[in-house]
Amino acid sequence: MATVGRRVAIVGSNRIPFARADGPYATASNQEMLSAALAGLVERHGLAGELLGEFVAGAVLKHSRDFNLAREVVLGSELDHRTPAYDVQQACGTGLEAVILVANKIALGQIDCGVAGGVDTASDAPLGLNDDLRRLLLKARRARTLPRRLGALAGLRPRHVVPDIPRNAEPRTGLSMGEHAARTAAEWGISRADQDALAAASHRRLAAAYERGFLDDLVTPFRGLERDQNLRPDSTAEKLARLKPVFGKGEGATMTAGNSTPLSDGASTVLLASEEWAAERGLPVLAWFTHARTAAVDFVDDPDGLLTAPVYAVPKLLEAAGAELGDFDFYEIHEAFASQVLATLAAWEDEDFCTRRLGLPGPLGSIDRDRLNVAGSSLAAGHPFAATGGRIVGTLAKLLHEKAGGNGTPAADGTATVRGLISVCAAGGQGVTAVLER
Ligand SMILES: CC(=O)CC(=O)SCCNC(=O)CCNC(=O)[C@H](O)C(C)(C)COP(=O)(O)OP(=O)(O)OC[C@H]1O[C@@H](n2cnc3c(N)ncnc32)[C@H](O)[C@@H]1OP(=O)(O)O
Repeated sequence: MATVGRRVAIVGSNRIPFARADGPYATASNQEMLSAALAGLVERHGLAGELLGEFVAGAVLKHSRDFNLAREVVLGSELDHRTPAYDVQQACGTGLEAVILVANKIALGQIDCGVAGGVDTASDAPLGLNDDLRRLLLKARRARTLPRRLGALAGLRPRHVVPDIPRNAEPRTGLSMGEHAARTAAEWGISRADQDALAAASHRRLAAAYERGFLDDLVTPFRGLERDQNLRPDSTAEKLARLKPVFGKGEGATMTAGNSTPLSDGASTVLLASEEWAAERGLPVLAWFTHARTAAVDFVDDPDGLLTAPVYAVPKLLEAAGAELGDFDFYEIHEAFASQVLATLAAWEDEDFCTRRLGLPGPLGSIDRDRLNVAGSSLAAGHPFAATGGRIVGTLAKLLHEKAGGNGTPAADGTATVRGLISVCAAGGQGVTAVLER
């Protein structure tokens, strides 16, 4: 199937280093972090005063003051303040979904350029008033006379002080993401050793990426942080094997703090444009955004695991892109949990699953592990939910640009096109996937 509309260029990306929750960004708001990531992008690409087509961004955890977050960030930026902006939210798929929305509008000619962004703070999660207190305060506010207002407030009881704390749990099952992932890990027989090896590789590869200057473009220092705080270059599989399981039950519990993402804070942004817009400003194209597909699973009534929707989205993506699973130079599979990545790969290799559940004639295929998350991923970098998509798109665009030999030169190995596949699982049983080319 051909790509619809104009070619969409990824021109650049930027992010602040990601922090562990309750660390250096504990008092940073979503607006402050997203503003910093956008300011870095504006500075690097000379966008001050530019009227962009749109700024699309989101956060999973939002305070009520963040109701118009993206627009507030534009108003606090050096962009032309007439740049329209709006918020999106698709759990951990938010950042990638924002990229897709901007890309689609550029492809259709509705805008010529735009920025997609994402931010989250697990430190400064919004606490709500409990329902009873909220109703009581609303009743008091509606009261027309002082005695009536005082009468309403006289209903205040100690139980009203208990706040409504957001939980990292699925509303329909009450289970946390980790507990859901542990079930899937057990179903697919994902071993502790394989999970720890994947986590160690993520740290090793992210550390190597820093060493070779691949991440020199981050906005640093931000609140004193120069690198992703969660990164532990000395995090070997042997050290990880000593950690106690935190999700799952009994002997079969394999998921630890080391092979799960940490609760994190951070923000990222991606600049997308039409070929002409980028050329007019002399901005090099890092990669082309070519295809995207989403899927969702019914994890409540069906046997599918909560975080397995990318398993279903990727076959649709491959069909759209006219590609086989093994055709890609890079695979960026968001490491929500090591077990989630490994269960995804296991499903694609399993003939019975692929024929029965995906309706394919055989297994979808395997991927070369040396091409998977080659610059590290969420286990090492951390996972501020809505900021992860932008981190991944930015990473892959840079990898493709690098592999293609940099701007204007032919690909190092003589091939015409280098391609990368992105897969992000999201709460609610959703998956967002995309292809970038260069
Ligand atoms: C949301 C979506 O839409 C989709 C998704 O992405 S799903 C994923 C969403 N994310 C989550 O659910 C977050 C899950 N993570 C958590 O809840 C928590 O981080 C956790 C429960 C896993 C761990 O929390 P914690 O216990 O506070 O971790 P932490 O104290 O940092 O680490 C525990 C121990 O492991 C050690 N450790 C952690 N990582 C390590 C590593 N890489 N190497 C070696 N040791 C490590 C720590 O040093 C610590 O050791 P001590 O006890 O000796 O100090």
